[in-house]
Amino acid sequence: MFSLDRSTLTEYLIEHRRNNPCATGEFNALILQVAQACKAISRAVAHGALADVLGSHGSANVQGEEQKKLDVLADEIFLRATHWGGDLAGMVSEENDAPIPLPASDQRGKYLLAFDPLDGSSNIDVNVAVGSIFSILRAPTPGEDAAAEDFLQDGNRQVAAGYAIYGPSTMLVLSVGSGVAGFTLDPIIGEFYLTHPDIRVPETTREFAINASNARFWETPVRRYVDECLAGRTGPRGADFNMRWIASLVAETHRILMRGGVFLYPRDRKDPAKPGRLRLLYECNPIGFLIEQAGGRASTGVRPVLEVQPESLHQRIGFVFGSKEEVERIERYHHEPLVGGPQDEPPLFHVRSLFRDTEFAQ
Ligand SMILES: O=P(O)(O)OC[C@H]1O[C@](O)(COP(=O)(O)O)[C@@H](O)[C@@H]1O
Ligand SMILES: [Mg+2]
Ligand SMILES: [Mg+2]
Repeated sequence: MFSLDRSTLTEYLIEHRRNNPCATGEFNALILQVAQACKAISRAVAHGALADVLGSHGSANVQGEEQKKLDVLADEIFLRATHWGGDLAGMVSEENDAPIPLPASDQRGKYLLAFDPLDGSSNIDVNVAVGSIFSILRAPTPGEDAAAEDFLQDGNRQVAAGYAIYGPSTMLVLSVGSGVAGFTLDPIIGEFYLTHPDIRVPETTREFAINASNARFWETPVRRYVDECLAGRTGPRGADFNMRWIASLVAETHRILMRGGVFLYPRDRKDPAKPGRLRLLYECNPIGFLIEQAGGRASTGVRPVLEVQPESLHQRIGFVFGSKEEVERIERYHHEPLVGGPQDEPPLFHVRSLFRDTEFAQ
């Protein structure tokens, strides 16, 4: 009805390819396969209980987390949509321990795909927006099966990244390295149409997002930042702040891309085995790429997240992103001496501690 006046995702990609005379079309084919997977997942999400896709699958993923039926289904859909085209040399998913084997008969391509097939799983059963996240890298040895180490590339080396959000409408938000564009799915025609051509994150904001139930595990710079926001116009910021927490990274990212804001899932002391909640390859790098491409800032809390050299496929890390001024302020707090004096932090977290100098120096 309204859709036909707009560019389709395919037309957008063809236009992009015109600017890259060496492009063979493999990249566009891969993006369209990912978009196809997102359409299929969108359909499953929309049918919910009618398609018997709610609830637990009764299994755990590689990280010991309970898998929902939709986690498993979305993983299979991604795999089936993308593995046969010959454009990939390898793929990894949040739900799988090691790189997923590609069909023996197919040729190997020049790209690597990393994805979180269903993000925000805890929201599925309560009918709140969920999403899928993907990251595309170049294969170091095109034409050959990729090894796990091949995926350990810093986020600045991503060729493209994006997410689909399954909300009141389904959208695909994509960066192929020249800004960020948003496409809305017309579910009847089955096509993504360009509806948000040049998404920019507003530089300033008065809205923050953090899971406050972790407050007792936060480090001082994060506590300071949140306390100052909560103090509102009577505090050092001199302005009232609003707070949101959806527990779906894709939905939080979408809000920040649309109207600004800052998101924090910082590293904390909750579980020493998990330095941060979110996963570098499947969540932080692709979202970080989109945010930076949209003029925002993406950080570990201390330094740009896209500069971090990954050490393992399922590595977790602190993640702070959104409106530039706020993220820079949070980074500054991490670099300043402790406000409340050394008694404020256990020794492990002192500015000059071993902890800061190693992992936190990231
Ligand atoms: O439950 P918490 O601690 O608030 O964590 C919420 C975070 O966990 C996630 O749901 C993790 O993603 P998965 O659903 O893919 O495991 C993020 O989307 C979200 O930001
Ligand atoms: Mg996720
Ligand atoms: Mg997931």
